[in-house]
Amino acid sequence: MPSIHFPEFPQDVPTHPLLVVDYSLLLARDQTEIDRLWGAAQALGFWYLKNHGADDLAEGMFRMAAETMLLPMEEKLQYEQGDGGNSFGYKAAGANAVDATGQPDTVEFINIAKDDALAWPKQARRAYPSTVNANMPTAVTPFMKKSIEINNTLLQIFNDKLGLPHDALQKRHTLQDYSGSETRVIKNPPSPHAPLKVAIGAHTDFGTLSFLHNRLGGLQVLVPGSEDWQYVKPIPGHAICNIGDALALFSGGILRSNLHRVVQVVSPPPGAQSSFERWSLVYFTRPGNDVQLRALVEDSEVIADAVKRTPDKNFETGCTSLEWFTRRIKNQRMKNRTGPETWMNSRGTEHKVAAA
Ligand SMILES: O=C(O)CCC(=O)C(=O)O
Ligand SMILES: [Fe+2]
Repeated sequence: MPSIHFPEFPQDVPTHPLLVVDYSLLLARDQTEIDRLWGAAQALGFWYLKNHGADDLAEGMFRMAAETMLLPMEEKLQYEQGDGGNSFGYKAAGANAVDATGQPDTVEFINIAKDDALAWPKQARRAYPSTVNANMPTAVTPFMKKSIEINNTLLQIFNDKLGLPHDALQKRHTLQDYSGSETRVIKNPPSPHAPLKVAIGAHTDFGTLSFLHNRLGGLQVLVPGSEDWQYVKPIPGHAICNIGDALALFSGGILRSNLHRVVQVVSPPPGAQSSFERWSLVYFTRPGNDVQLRALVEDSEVIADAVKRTPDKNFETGCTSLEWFTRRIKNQRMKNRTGPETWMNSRGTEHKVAAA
């Protein structure tokens, strides 16, 4: 990552505190820590994770991404994700909408498929820029393997808490099955003088679990019951984890896939952080392509009860993970935009019109 010394997150900007979960205690199956995680996953669906051991690997990913973003645009565009709803590859700034009016996003990112990182040096899903290839065995694959290990630990805990049979969630997220699982590094340019600018529009994550590393502020969550966006402050050594639509659906709404977005940190006078490039890194665990997205009511009484208690919510999407994922990505793309309906077609489980 080019910038090392960032200014502090401004003192005068209110933030939403997330619960800090200690990964080493989860590994030891500490019941109190498991219960704290369970509480956070239901209330907001976001929490900090410390002692995860992935920080050095994350640095390697930021270095890889800095090299990638410096490639000539012509080269990056050869690896563009395209307009068909595929996520893997490069996305240029402005290629996605951030709201129903069709404002363009400001971030560029590179998405690398879990299937390619694990198949390396064979190609499973698609080709990548030279900088990704050069860093695959030393940085990308090790980061992904570590992230998968961490997310699998969380999944096992959720599996048991949801009263599911032993491998119900695991078998929907195998290493072998092709899926939308991927890692993403995001670069957002500085814009110190602009009014609040939305870098990534309000969304819920498409998949199961997201493991996020950011250094500068900008991430905001829409806290349930509130109409105001609140910043989540980056804390060194703390990843931010959150639940996506697939797990909200599998769990019959017990686990929450919460709306979030990324903006420039603005605090008058211009927040010092807004003069810096913002880099962030995510590993997204998503179900296998053919997995049906629906509440696992036959497998768990806890889930069946939860679904019964919320008859106003629909947990039967009637589609596979791949279909869900493709629809959401495709309809974010500016090139596919016909009007506000395109944005609405890109929405997930928690979307309300007022939150757009
Ligand atoms: O950059 C961030 O802090 C969050 C990114 C994000 O929400 C996403 O890529 O889905
Ligand atoms: Fe997200």
